[in-house]
Amino acid sequence: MSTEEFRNEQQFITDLYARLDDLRDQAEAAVEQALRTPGVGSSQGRLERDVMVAEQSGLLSALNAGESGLCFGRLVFKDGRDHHIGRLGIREDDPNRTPLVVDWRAEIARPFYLATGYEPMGLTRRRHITTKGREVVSLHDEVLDLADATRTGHESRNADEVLLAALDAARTGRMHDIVQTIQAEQDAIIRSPHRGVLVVEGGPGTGKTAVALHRAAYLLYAHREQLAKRAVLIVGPNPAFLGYIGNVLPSLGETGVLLATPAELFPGVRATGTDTPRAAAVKGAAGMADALAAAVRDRQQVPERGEPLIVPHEDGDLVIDWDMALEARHKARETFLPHNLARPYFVFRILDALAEQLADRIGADPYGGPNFLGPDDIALLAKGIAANPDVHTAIDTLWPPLTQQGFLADYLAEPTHLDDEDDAAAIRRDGGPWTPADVPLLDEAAELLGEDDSALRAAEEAERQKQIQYAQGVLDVSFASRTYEFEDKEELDKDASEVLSAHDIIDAERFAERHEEADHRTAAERAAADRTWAFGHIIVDEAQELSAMAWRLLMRRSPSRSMTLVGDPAQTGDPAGVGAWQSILGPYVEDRWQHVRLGVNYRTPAEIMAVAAETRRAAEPGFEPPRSVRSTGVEPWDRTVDDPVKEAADAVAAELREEGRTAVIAPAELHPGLIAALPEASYGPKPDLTRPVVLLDPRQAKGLEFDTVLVVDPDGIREGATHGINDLYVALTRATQRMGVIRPAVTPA
Ligand SMILES: Nc1ncnc2c1ncn2[C@@H]1O[C@H](COP(=O)(O)OP(=O)(O)OP(=O)(O)O)[C@@H](O)[C@H]1O
Repeated sequence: MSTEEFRNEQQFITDLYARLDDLRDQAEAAVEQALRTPGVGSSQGRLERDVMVAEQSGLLSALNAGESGLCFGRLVFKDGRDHHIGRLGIREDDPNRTPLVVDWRAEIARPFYLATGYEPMGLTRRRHITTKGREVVSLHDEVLDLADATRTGHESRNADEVLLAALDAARTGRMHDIVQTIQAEQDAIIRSPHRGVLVVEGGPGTGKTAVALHRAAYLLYAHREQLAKRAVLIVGPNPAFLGYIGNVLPSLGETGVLLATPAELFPGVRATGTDTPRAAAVKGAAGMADALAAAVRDRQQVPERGEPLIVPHEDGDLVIDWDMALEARHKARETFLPHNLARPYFVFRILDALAEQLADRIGADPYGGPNFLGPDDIALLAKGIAANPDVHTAIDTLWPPLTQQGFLADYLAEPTHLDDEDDAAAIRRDGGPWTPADVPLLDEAAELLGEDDSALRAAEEAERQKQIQYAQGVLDVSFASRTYEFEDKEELDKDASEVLSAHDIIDAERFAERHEEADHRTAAERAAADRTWAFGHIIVDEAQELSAMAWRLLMRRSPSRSMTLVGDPAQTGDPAGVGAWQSILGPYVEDRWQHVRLGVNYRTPAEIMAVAAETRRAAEPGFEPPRSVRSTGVEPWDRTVDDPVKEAADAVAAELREEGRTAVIAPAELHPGLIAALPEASYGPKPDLTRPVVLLDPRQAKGLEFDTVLVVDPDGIREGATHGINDLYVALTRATQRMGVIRPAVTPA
């Protein structure tokens, strides 16, 4: 081993960290300096200060992210170029700003992931640098130009050595980035130039989640300008999963991302309730959109023929009959506006018709001549009718203003327009918290109803007028003080006409605008609070789990249809999950979407995958799992026992002696017994995955991985749900090292 080579690399890394420290100090000082700037005076000054704080804080967190594994590679090109590759790009403090280390996302870094002996991409050598803190631990060189006889002493016999070491490492309960070992098939997806919908499919452990997250980081790098403004949304199946992947993007220096489950995408609603599988399936089905639309139309009523609404009025009864209401409803519906926005058209039409009715009655010439009332009299009558609260109460019974939550609660209390009576019974609800399956329905209701914000806009306009008046006062004062100040100065007379004051360059309206409170939240924070936010890019993990109604919600958040969807239909668990991609995407993008597949399993060793595949084949004989990249020589075990809880407790006790994390995956019915027997286990809706032992039901295990997995009562898992075989397949593919299957000798009661 060449120690000189090693020493040189260590020196480079030491210098690089010194530069990182400098940059960090500068960014820290800039943040402090900006925070100390009082930002008084104009709101422009405050805004500039806040932008500065945000920019420097973002830079600081990116620099902090570089602390671990800052530089992990080096490319030596035939033409003499020599680049270090790292988590972020860092430049020398010289006039040319010479790159010290190149960001892994830069085009020049690509051969690090793609070059092979057959296709060296101009490289003679590729080096993997493994560091611990700021110390270089090892170097692995791959010679790509066989004609080059130079040897460093660090040549690697196994090109996959670094990858296998990463895959073999004990799990921590948090997902890590894979920038050091992205594989070629993954790189192609991460950097795919496709702007529309990209579907990434692959079996368990093929790196779908990892690829999706790195694609987000890549897009933020390549299209920073657009995406920083519009933010990226990452949708995952449950909070535990989001917690598991939550560190990956920050570790890559990226923070402009909102992570959410579909149930969290209706601001102001926390969906804490649960549905039966049948209810979730009915609520998620596409037909629900038509049912809700029809239910909204049902709220737009007309009186029965011959049974008009009578409103007593000082000038005589007002009559709203079938004809009048039908015509008004037709006019309102003709606008194709949502219910609440079309409502004013209905209201005005009725008010007009009532004014006409009254005028005809009061001003009628008994001898058949023209009406006695002039336009002013009729206007006065109309005003009187419009001010009559009883008239509005009557109109409200025909076309009521509706709130999203009120409408949906009413609908679910008495569901209508469903083909099957049993479906209606399944979703009938009498109060209680909203469920995740209700969230897309609330969103649908919001679209169907629209928000009549005319009152809000009127209030805003009144406030704006007040601000303008106030600003006018401020400007008047400044004009007065200007005269006063300049009177003291001798040169006043000759120069005053050339001095610009606020008064000369700005009118009251613009002055008021400048004093409006600016919104300094990040794009991701604003997006989280805004139902109508259009994201720059959306990534959906476990996309096969989303119902048709959830897709409608997501597509509304992505008018540009710039999306990456990752999933595996063989792992679908949700009863409302949609099967084929074309049926999901067809209604939105027809066939303009791209489909790519990942075929290598990086997580599950071959021995465990064989068991998982065999189990699946019992139901699906031709099933082919992804190929495992490694085998550990450790066979999974399978025991049938009288007391599965005790067996699980004993197996966990044995595992606790090893490094890493263990998951016990069991049907929810067995959890009370297991909780009692496993005092060290974390469990519940959002278990702490960093603890040594975690107890999960199969759905919660989705997307996660552990060193050891114990699957308790596999037959119970398979029989326990609509897609039970998929749930069992998920459970059997979560281990990176060891797996045990525990079967009860007697089926649990
Ligand atoms: N190129 C890589 N280098 C190192 N580790 C990798 C690589 N690709 C994937 N992995 C690791 O393999 C494991 C599985 O990846 P990931 O969770 O992304 O797979 P997945 O396809 O989403 O799986 P599932 O569908 O089962 O949830 C993770 O630990 C991930 O870090």
